[in-house]
Amino acid sequence: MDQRREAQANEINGSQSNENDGVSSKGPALRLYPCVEQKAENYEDLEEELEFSPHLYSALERHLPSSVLSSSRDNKVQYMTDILLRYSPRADRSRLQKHGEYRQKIISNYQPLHRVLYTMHAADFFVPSFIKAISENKEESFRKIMSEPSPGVFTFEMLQPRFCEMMLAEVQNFEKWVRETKFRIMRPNTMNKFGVVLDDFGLQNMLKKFMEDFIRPISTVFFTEVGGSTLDGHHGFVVEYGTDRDIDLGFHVDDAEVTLNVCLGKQFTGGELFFRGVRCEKHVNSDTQPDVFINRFFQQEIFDYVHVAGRAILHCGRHRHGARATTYGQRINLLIWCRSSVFRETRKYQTDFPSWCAECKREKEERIRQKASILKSELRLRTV
Ligand SMILES: O=C(O)CCC(=O)C(=O)O
Ligand SMILES: [Fe+2]
Repeated sequence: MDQRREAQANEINGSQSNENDGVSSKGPALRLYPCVEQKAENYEDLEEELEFSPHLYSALERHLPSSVLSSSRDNKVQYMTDILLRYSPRADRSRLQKHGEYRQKIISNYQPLHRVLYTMHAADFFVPSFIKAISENKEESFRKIMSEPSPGVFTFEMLQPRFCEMMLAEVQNFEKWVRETKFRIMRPNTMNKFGVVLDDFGLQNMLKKFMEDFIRPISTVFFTEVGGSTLDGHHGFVVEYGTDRDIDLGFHVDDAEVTLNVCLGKQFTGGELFFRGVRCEKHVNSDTQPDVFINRFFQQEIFDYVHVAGRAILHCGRHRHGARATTYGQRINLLIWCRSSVFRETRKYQTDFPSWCAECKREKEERIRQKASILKSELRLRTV
């Protein structure tokens, strides 16, 4: 079973790794000593929605890292819930049940705008070149429509302008409903204050098909090492950036084996994605390497990408990245975090270093070099 929280992106921030400030590369953590000046809030008004007793939240609050303590109440609740869930498998079951009820409440009250979006209509959603490549289902066909500007980052034309327009309008319509009904929605992940989870308002089945039939064939070819051929779960959402929305997105890895990110529009400047190499849990905060030896060539880990509406970018979830500030207009992107339960389960029992982590590879090569040099000097000594 999936061990990580559905709506969680793992922020990478070397400057916040101080133990008492409670941020670790393993996800949210607590500070060792409570903040005594902090008066604990009362969470009893949220009893219905909370996963755990409101008293537990009040007690835990003083242990929050300072950056979270000064954030919104919603953010604090989300942060503490993430921590508590790590220690309670039973709570996992009740969370799933509560989440099911939450979705049901939305779906039975929200009136969709474009019903056509709720079932897969490939010919209306995707551009013809993409459909052709998928139907041929060969590496060669995928390569024809894709470019790989940096190792493990693929970009290609994917969505029809009409699909993008309809999805934008659907999201707007959902947000209008949320405002009018004052329904409290969950945001896509711990790093976004704006945006919505598409799976929560009825698009789950369409996105499941989207992943199984239009992402998995590609990830089977290009992301086998990270579970790309066994994708069986997803988290689909949109993120919204602009001067009156989220502005940028910190450096992080996704809670996904493979991530699909497609810009839906609208007009904007800025918002470039920056990539800094693939890392395992242990090396998530390690330095970016100037050159890595991949596929017989030295290649750069540093890569910046400019979003274009309709164009997809596909990368491994553990490829470290972030988004620069959107300085004008509005940028809305569709994200599908694709997961493999098989990959996650097998990773738990693997003692070997993961072949896809560039830092593990570098350390291994360093060990080989050192052994070879010891061997050489021993041989030299023997021959003297
Ligand atoms: O803003 C973007 O395009 C990137 C979003 C992202 O990386 C994420 O939501 O995990
Ligand atoms: Fe991300």
